[in-house]
Amino acid sequence: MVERYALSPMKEIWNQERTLKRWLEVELAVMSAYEELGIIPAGSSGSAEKNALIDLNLFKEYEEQTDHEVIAFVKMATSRMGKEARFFHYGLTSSDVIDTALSVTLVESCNILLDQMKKLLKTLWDLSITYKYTLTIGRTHGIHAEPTTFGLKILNWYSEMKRNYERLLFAREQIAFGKISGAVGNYANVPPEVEELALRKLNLKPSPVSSQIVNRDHHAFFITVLALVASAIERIATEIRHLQKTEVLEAQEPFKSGQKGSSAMPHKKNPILCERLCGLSRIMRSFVYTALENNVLWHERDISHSSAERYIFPDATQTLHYMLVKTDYLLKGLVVYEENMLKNLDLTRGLIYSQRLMLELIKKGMSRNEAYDLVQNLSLRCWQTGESLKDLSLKNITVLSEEEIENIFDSQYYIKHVDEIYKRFKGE
Ligand SMILES: O=C(O)C[C@H](Nc1ncnc2c1ncn2[C@@H]1O[C@H](COP(=O)(O)O)[C@@H](O)[C@H]1O)C(=O)O
Repeated sequence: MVERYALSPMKEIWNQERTLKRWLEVELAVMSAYEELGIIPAGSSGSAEKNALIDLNLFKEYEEQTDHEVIAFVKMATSRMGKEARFFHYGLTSSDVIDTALSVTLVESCNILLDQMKKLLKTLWDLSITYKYTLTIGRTHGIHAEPTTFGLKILNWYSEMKRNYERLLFAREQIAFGKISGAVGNYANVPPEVEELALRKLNLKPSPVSSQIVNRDHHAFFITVLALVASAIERIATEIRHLQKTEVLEAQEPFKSGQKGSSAMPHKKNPILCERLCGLSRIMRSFVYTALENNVLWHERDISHSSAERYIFPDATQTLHYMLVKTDYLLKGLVVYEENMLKNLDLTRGLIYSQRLMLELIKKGMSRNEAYDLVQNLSLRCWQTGESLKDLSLKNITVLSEEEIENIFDSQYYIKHVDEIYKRFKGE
């Protein structure tokens, strides 16, 4: 993981010592299950726990010798144990330990992400309330379309993030599977009862049918949901980048005191945080590709996924955690230029009311084609001459009264259902 984007508490859960401790927890849960079932002598797991050793240097030394990390771990952990060491890793294959511990870690990482998402949801909700009725231009294809409110734009982000929160809850369920089923997943040397008991202690469910590993579709789904959250953040960041363009200047990311925009041009305030979030989202997407490839392994397993997973799990969870924290900062400090929003609303001199004008003409009895052509012709003249659509309508349209035409060019008309839309959502 690039240290620059690694934040607490996510970064701590991925360090090597923590991983070895998790492996030990799994081994001890298995021993204690064997003990409860009367398969190994009473007291074995307690004594193993007391005498187990975690020593990174020793682990590295053994790994160097054996070139097998789980054998190195077992040698290290049991190096000070007495005879109960016989039952440590008894009937297990390496991935019983690795995969089960990995699921515990991924559940833990998911909890951190969920906490952070909750904070972000609150920030989004609050912001959407602040700007609930703030008029702004709605753009489609980057072109001025019709008036809307800035709050609605944010409520749309909130709604997507809320769906993502629910998806993440489901992803946590989907990743909370372990396996203690032996070398090819058929429980030949470790009975299913041991798995059930051990996994219960670790708050995991048994993988219904495992091979040597927990199937990688679980992990691919998890990573895909993480990338989906990242893409929602990227959408927010992209919008703000557009709104921060000099010609638009409707919103700006926070620019803290002492911050510098450009080494060459002292006047600049660049949307660097939004741009960083977009870049990180690209990286998040790349993890999905790897996670899907990891789903396709040979027979009961090969180990081609292992090296790739050393990157994607710590990096995906830490990167998304960083993105969530920074998006919260971005939105809490967002600078909004409401006066520029109003100014930009008038940029096209009333063209944004063209649909309403057309509909009012239809109501007066014109065919849709007739009304469309009339309004389009007036709009083209508006572009060419710089005259406003309202003035051109007053001069050229006879089927509507002056008052009716005045009413058409009213931005409030466009926000009359805003309250209703908000009512569908409840703030968190
Ligand atoms: O219980 C077993 O170990 C069974 C064995 N399968 C393995 N299961 C889990 N780990 C294994 C396995 N094989 C190797 N290794 C060790 O995994 C490490 C892989 O390193 P890397 O590719 O860098 O991620 C690296 O340390 C490898 O030595 C099998 O033969 O099916």
